[in-house]
Amino acid sequence: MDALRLDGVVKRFGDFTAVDNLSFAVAPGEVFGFLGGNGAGKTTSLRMVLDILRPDAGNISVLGRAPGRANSAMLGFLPEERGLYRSMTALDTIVYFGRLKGMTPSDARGEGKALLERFGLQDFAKTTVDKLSKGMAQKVQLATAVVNRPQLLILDEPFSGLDPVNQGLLEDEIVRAAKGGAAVVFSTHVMQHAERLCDRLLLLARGKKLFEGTQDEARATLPVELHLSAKQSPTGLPGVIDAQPLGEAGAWRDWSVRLAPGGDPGDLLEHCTAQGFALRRFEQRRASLHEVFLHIVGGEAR
Ligand SMILES: Nc1ncnc2c1ncn2[C@@H]1O[C@H](COP(=O)(O)OP(=O)(O)OP(=O)(O)O)[C@@H](O)[C@H]1O
Repeated sequence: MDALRLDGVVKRFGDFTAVDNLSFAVAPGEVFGFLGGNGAGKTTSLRMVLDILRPDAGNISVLGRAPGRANSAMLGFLPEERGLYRSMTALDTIVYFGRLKGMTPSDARGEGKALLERFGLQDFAKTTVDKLSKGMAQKVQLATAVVNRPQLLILDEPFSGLDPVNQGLLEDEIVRAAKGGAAVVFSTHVMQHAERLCDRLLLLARGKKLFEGTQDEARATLPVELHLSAKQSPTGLPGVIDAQPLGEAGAWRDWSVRLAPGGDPGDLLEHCTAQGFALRRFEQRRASLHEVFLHIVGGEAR
């Protein structure tokens, strides 16, 4: 069973369609990146999964059930707009959220203490939230999302405002949840996090899905880029759609070469070897997810 499934989901605000016929599914144990620029419709989609908003059309299934309060024991959610009760202590805050999700007081307390320890906040269990630094409060908020060991963990822009150490801690927590069998869905417009974490990703722009798949599948939408050092021009070799000289002309010259999307550098190398095309460098450049994002979203904008 999918941990999360959307089929043809539509959400309109007046005449404006914020989410347009969106379908995707996330499996247990999978880290799923929900990517898109500002206003793409990420938060609106996640709010529908959490039953904060209702779709105008389509279907949503959360762990096999319709969105609703009944799912809260199995769900973890870190909202984009953070906020905690300022006069509550760190531990009481986590326990409170654990209780809301149906945990017993002693389970919630035990898990809360373990989380504070894991996040390096064991000495701040009795400190009220208003006396914590911003980063500490964000860690407490993260603890409230995972205290019940959710089967589906939804994180809306979880990395924003975190320093690099706490970003690393959050990445560890995401991996830990997925290894424990949870499906993790996180939205972001920062591709580096997605690059390190995602098994699969979805690219959303103006409410529409532009891409869904693995990182390798995403990269395959771009032309393949190679750096060669050759005696002759690679222009005209099979699969080469562009070749630009990089260095000085001489016996050997460096070239930046592009193959059509999906082109196989191995085929080109084999051809060069078979035809005696002299090479002394042949390197494939791996595109960043950021480049993929600009390519796919930019293509749609054009
Ligand atoms: N309650 C609302 N009423 C009217 N329009 C809304 C409402 N909520 C969201 N929108 C609009 O829907 C679009 C999608 O917003 P959403 O917050 O889902 O985007 P997002 O991808 O989360 O963006 P960001 O990364 O900037 O948070 C935006 O154009 C936004 O202005």
